Amino acid sequence: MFDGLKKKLNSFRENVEDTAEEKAEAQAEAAEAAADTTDADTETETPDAETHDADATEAVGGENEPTETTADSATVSDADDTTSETEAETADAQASPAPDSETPETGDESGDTADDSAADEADEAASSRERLASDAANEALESGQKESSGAGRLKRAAAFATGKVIIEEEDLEDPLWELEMALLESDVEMHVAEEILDTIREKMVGETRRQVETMGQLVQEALHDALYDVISVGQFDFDQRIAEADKPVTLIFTGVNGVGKTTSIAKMARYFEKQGLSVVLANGDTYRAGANEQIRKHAENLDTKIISHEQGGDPAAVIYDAVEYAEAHDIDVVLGDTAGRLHTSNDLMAQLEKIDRVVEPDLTLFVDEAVAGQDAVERAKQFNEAAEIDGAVLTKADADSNGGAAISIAYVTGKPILFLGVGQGYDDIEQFDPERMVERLLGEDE
Ligand SMILES: Nc1nc2c(ncn2[C@@H]2O[C@H](COP(=O)(O)OP(=O)(O)OP(=O)(O)O)[C@@H](O)[C@H]2O)c(=O)[nH]1
Repeated sequence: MFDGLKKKLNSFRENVEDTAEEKAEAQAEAAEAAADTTDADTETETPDAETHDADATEAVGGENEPTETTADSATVSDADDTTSETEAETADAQASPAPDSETPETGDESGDTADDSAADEADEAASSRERLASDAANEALESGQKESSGAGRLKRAAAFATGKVIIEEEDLEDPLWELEMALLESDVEMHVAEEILDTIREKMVGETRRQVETMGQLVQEALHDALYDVISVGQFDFDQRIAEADKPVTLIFTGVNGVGKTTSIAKMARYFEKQGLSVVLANGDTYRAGANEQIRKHAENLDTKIISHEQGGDPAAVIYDAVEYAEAHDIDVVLGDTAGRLHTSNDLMAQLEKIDRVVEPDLTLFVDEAVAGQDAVERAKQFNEAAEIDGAVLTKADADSNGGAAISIAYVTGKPILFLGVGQGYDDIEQFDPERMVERLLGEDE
């Protein structure tokens, strides 16, 4: 179910991760370049080794007070890191014992000692660069320095070294374009697609995320929230609404021909009877020859009472009679079918308005097939405008690889999808759960 769109959403996530990866690598190179430049500067500024060691010795508790480090005389470059790096290195030297002047000879007299101290020095330099990045990064990230200045370059380079990646609008441009195409190809209505993209931008641009919290997780969160926001429009607790309504509760089902209205009514009869609620069916489809026969067959299979009139009769009168029967026999729920109608057919639309006026149903449910995609969305909008619907039942979701209608209908009509038809059997119906739908689309339910 919805596998087509699921694949496309997954590739969006991969695109953004790849973009972030490339960006992180670029930041790493920038960080290395910044550090190398600093090393080169430090070498030209620093006095010869003895003085350096002497300074270092003093600094770690030798006879004299620590002297001013040479770093103070270094040229301050646009990336403040030069000074702060040398300071960091000097400070670092102060913080750790200078090689062989402090550390007593231990064990092996071989040349290894000299190699070891060279390796230690290299490690020290590398770790002080990282410390530099983390101090400067945090300072730059906290101060929110602009990207354009030299310090901005520091911010990006340093941000990488602290494991942070900053998302900018241009990083998302291509992946979001791909996502927009994917959504439209999956029959997501255009305005709904735009809303999803806007939400993702809002949630991602400017975000800094530690790399350990992978980019994929960031995208997952943004996609999850964007999809949930549009899918969950108007949701209410259906079972609670039925439980709290005065009995008999009257539900009318409307929609075009062949989408699965009659089958859905039969499934709902089974759904309510499983909850211990008694049901009577009303065949308001007095328009189509064979409609009586079809719904009567379902009533027999379900052992449920049905009220019907001759073909060509007044649908409002049939449903009204069913309500009267339910009141007289203390029945909980009336399920009224109506003629499959094209949303462009005015007289059939007028009939719906009459049923509304005469019967005053508790809920009018629009039925359409998920596989109809944009057509289902457009029809839902038109039916809602003709005779207000309270919710939708999307049938044949088991056959729908896109999910575009399931994502769009609620946002376009402002009314929730309440049930999904997931097969031809009477039990093949499930309450529509926006959270579960999003998990299905993002593959989180596997
Ligand atoms: N796979 C699948 N088939 C379904 C589902 N719901 C209905 N169908 C099938 O769709 C076809 C049409 O269903 P109906 O209930 O007759 O449709 P209808 O809207 O009542 O059609 P009219 O009575 O002509 O208005 C039937 O073959 C159903 O078995 C579903 O959720 N999944």
